[in-house]
Amino acid sequence: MSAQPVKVAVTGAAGQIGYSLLFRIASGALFGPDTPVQLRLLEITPALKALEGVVMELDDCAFPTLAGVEIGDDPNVIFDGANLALLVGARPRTKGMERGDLLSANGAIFTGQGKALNDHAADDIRIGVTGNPANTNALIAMSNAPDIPKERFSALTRLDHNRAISQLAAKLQVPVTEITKMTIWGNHSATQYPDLFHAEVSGKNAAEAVGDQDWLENTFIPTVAKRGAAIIEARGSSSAASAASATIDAARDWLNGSAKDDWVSMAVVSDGSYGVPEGLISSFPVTTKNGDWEIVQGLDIDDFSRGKIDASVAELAEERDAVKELGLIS
Ligand SMILES: NC(=O)C1=CN([C@@H]2O[C@H](COP(=O)(O)OP(=O)(O)OC[C@H]3O[C@@H](n4cnc5c(N)ncnc54)[C@H](O)[C@@H]3O)[C@@H](O)[C@H]2O)C=CC1
Ligand SMILES: O=C([O-])CC(=O)C(=O)O
Repeated sequence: MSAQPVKVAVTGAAGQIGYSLLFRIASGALFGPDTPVQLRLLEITPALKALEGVVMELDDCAFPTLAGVEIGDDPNVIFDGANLALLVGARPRTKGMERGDLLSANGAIFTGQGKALNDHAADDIRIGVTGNPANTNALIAMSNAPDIPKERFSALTRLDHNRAISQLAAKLQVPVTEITKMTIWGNHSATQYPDLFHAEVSGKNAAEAVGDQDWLENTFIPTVAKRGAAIIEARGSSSAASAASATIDAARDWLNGSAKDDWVSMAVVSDGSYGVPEGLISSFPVTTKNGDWEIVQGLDIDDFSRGKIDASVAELAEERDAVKELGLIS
């Protein structure tokens, strides 16, 4: 095992997602069995006692890869030297809310955390935002961390990506491993666009394999886009284990690289690709390598896809304007 542990900061560590995420990271799901990990866990003061209980459970697992745990309520301390920060801590929505309704409740969390990352994280920091509304929270953190390259921030649309793969695999009765080149465009919200026109099933075009535009438009897209609400309806609280799993998938692929002949969906800062205004944090198809990502270029976007992407991007622009109005970004 290498001597230097990777320092992973997780916020909202005593929450639902944290309860699944921490154990996966500590057991080596992110960095493998040969890399020790130090967990640095941030919570609000009233949740520190509960977090102490979670740490007792982490201790009780005797994970060979867990090289230590630090907990606290000060982001300046917890983010110190962090190589990876997973920003999960934020209020989840409840029945009847859209994720955008959380902007004013959660947005402010990400100004202070952006500043603390800017001042204390390690030079190689990568930041993944899971807390909702994830894209705009990532925009807030990025805007408050001027010394960290913008490419180091991403928001989680991997759960949507995984949901889209799973729905398509079930429809075509194939294993999920046969599905590649899935894309989620836009916002992690009900306007997101899961795109089957560039996805492949056993190397063949997925939309053609489905051959059913009605299913694609009226079943597939809304099922994926509204899956979070369906889980809240069924479980009484928002998705947690699947969100933790997607958070791991996203960070692992970002750091280790996406598979050959495939890509992943990540919400990253736009460079204007596909007509998405520069500076918005929008989901794109990306390839990754060694902690860097590149937007897949050259995909043909037909009128149907154009309309869907534009609608989701318009919502992102509205969210950006709203947080500007709230003074969370300049
Ligand atoms: N992007 C995605 O795909 C998904 C995002 N989410 C979002 O993830 C977030 C967390 O979800 P859960 O774990 O279920 O919520 P939860 O309520 O169980 O846990 C959130 C934790 O964050 C903590 N927290 C609040 N403010 C904080 C701060 N300033 N610093 C550090 N910690 C803070 C709370 O004390 C709480 O323990 C929610 O915003 C939820 O909507 C959930 C599922 C999927
Ligand atoms: O829907 C929610 O509020 C939680 C979430 O982001 C998801 O499950 O995708």
